[in-house]
Amino acid sequence: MRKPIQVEEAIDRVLEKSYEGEIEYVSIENSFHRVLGQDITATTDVPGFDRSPYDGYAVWAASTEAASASNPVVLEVVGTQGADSVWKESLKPFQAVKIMTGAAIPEGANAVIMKELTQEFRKDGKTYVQIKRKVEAGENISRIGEDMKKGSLLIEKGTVITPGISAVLATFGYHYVPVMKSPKVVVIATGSELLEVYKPLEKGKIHNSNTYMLQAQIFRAHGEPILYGIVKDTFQNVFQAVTKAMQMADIIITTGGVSVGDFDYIPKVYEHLQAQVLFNKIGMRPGSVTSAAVVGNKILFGLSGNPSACYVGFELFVRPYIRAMLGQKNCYLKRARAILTKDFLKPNPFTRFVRAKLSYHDGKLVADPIGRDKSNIVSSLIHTNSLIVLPGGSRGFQAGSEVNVLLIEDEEGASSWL
Ligand SMILES: Nc1nc2c(c(=O)[nH]1)N[C@H]1C(S)=C(S)[C@@H](COP(=O)(O)OP(=O)(O)OC[C@H]3O[C@@H](n4cnc5c(N)ncnc54)[C@H](O)[C@@H]3O)O[C@H]1N2
Ligand code: MOO
Ligand SMILES: [Mg+2]
Repeated sequence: MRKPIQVEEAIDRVLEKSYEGEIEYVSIENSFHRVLGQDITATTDVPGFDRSPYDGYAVWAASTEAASASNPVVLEVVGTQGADSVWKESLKPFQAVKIMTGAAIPEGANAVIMKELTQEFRKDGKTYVQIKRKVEAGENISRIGEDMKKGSLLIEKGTVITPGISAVLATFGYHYVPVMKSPKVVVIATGSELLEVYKPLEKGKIHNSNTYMLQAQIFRAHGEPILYGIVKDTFQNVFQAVTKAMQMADIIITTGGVSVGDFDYIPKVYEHLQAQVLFNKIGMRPGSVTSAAVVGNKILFGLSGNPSACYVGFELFVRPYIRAMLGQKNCYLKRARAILTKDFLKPNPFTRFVRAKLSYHDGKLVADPIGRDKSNIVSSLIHTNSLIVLPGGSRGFQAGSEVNVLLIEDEEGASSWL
């Protein structure tokens, strides 16, 4: 007899067995969407020097004190400050240096006036600029460190690298970026009814779809999928496959063969491996037979063969484990409150996870249950981006009620269950 446990308890048992993986260095070109392996702190001030945000003239502000439209002041332009032409002298009162956006403020200057507010002219072989408005000291200067201060913590370890993070890494000259090694996750599809995707259908057989669904889920979770392929339903085959897979990966997923049928060998395989079974029944739908076990530092997830149950089992239990291996603090799925769009009147003895599409409607988050809510259904996964959580023991839910929803496309996660 299998004793069901609660979903939260099952996730916690899995997380208790998790450990943090190692880091590796990848070139910045290959680091997008990887998970940062270290906190990133500013190694320098950015900008590293006071600089001009505009094309214009660097001046000593007091020189413009008397400037107005009727009484413009005229300053002598004594040099040009660009990226390649550095003006090395010190500016004196009533002088100006022509300056380009991003160039360092020359010594002696304490303000910049935009080019559009000035007029340059030449007289007696010298260049002058006419200014019709007073500039304040400090005006139009991007200060050293105003963007990022040396030593400040910018990005936490475990964060997924976004385009903005790539910019920060390059700003600090990271040619190689410390990232977490992607946990290796092997997928074994069990079932004598399964056909390779490239084979034509035969009566009573089906294409192996779980392998590719899981591969994509592993990618989404920042793991490295290894596809073991299909294994026929004999104890020897399944046992051998699982044993081999344990040499290939940190995490071993099987789909199918986990229930109580004559050809469901996963429970027996765990027994023969003398694995510590963490659970083999959960008070939830779909995926009540979802199992997990550990042998040494390898974890085995026995996901249901039914596609929707397999999908949900991965997101609820495998994903948090991968997150923990990636050094992420928020291992649980992120949740939101949303308005249910349709009646869901089936009474629920167990917690039910309804595949749903979450979206904004008139500024409100709404959760739309998708298609047939059966565990053997594939089509409901097409638009799934979230799971509505309907607690067990309820009489059903009416359209318009507020429900908890777990976000699947999210990268941030949460530090606790619902
Ligand atoms: N007497 C009972 N029968 C069942 C129970 C139960 O408690 N008592 N639980 C049911 C529940 S709930 C589920 S879910 C399934 C779980 O079945 P298994 O995990 O043992 O999976 P299989 O029997 O191998 O296959 C189930 C179903 O899924 C299809 N399948 C399997 N692998 C794939 C794949 N790679 N790609 C696509 N589809 C796959 C398979 O053909 C079956 O149709 O057990 C219930 N029964
Ligand atoms: O609980 Mo089974 O896993 O879907 O129907
Ligand atoms: Mg079965």
